[in-house]
Amino acid sequence: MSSIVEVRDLWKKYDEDWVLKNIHLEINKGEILGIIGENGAGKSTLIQHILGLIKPTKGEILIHDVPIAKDEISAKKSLSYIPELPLLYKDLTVWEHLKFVAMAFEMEENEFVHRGTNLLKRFGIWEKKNMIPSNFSKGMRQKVAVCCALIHDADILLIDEPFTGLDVRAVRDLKTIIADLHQEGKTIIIATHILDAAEKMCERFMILRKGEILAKGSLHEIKRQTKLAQNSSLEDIYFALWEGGDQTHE
Ligand SMILES: Nc1ncnc2c1ncn2[C@@H]1O[C@H](COP(=O)(O)OP(=O)(O)OP(=O)(O)O)[C@@H](O)[C@H]1O
Repeated sequence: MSSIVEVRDLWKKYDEDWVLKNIHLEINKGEILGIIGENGAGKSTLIQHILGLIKPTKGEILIHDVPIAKDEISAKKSLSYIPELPLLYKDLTVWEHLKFVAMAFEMEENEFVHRGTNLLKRFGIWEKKNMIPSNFSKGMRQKVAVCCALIHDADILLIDEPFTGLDVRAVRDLKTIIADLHQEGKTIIIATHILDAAEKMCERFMILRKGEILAKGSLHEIKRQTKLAQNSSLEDIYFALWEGGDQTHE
């Protein structure tokens, strides 16, 4: 099967520090991939590369088999992003946020109104469409950010630390939203250090440490690589890899 996102031999250097080293990754259409790692592991930097917001020092990223550097506009149409901290404008209403994103993607007015209405109803914020969201709770702001990310109907969704700062209800709502999007066939990449949530939601994982891949694959495959018991959790695997250094690197 052809991959929808491919990261080929990606290296990134800031000043004298390599923050991503030798990253190879293929993501198949419709799968949920978890990028796992501690603070500073390089998760956000990798996400920003896939989004085309940062240029690699070496290597390339392909979206639908086309290098981003060759066709940034098509890549951007295929990608949507939900940042850790929803970026909202203090003077725009919820509806105006959607409109702003729709305009950036040159959506037809009819399509925008149709999708915008459906999204706000689906996420239970239709009655708030004329309100300014910057004072909403974090969970509510996250929902606005999700609607903004989905308005142009991209097929690849990148989510950075989705659960930080959310209460239990908002976490459950967001998990349901992600599971529904997966059911609809979206390809989803989640960067997180919340291991139990990642274990429940993701089909494959890439574990990063200090910019390097410690392991990648399904939980079952990683357990085989690490020779850990089949009932081990993602957390067990993570710490076994951490303590074992690079011995289990693919
Ligand atoms: N613009 C930059 N200039 C210099 N160093 C940077 C820059 N952006 C990130 N870094 C460094 O790159 C490394 C990886 O950072 P990154 O934010 O990707 O990690 P992360 O895994 O997403 O961490 P967190 O979970 O804390 O968000 C860190 O050491 C960070 O300090």
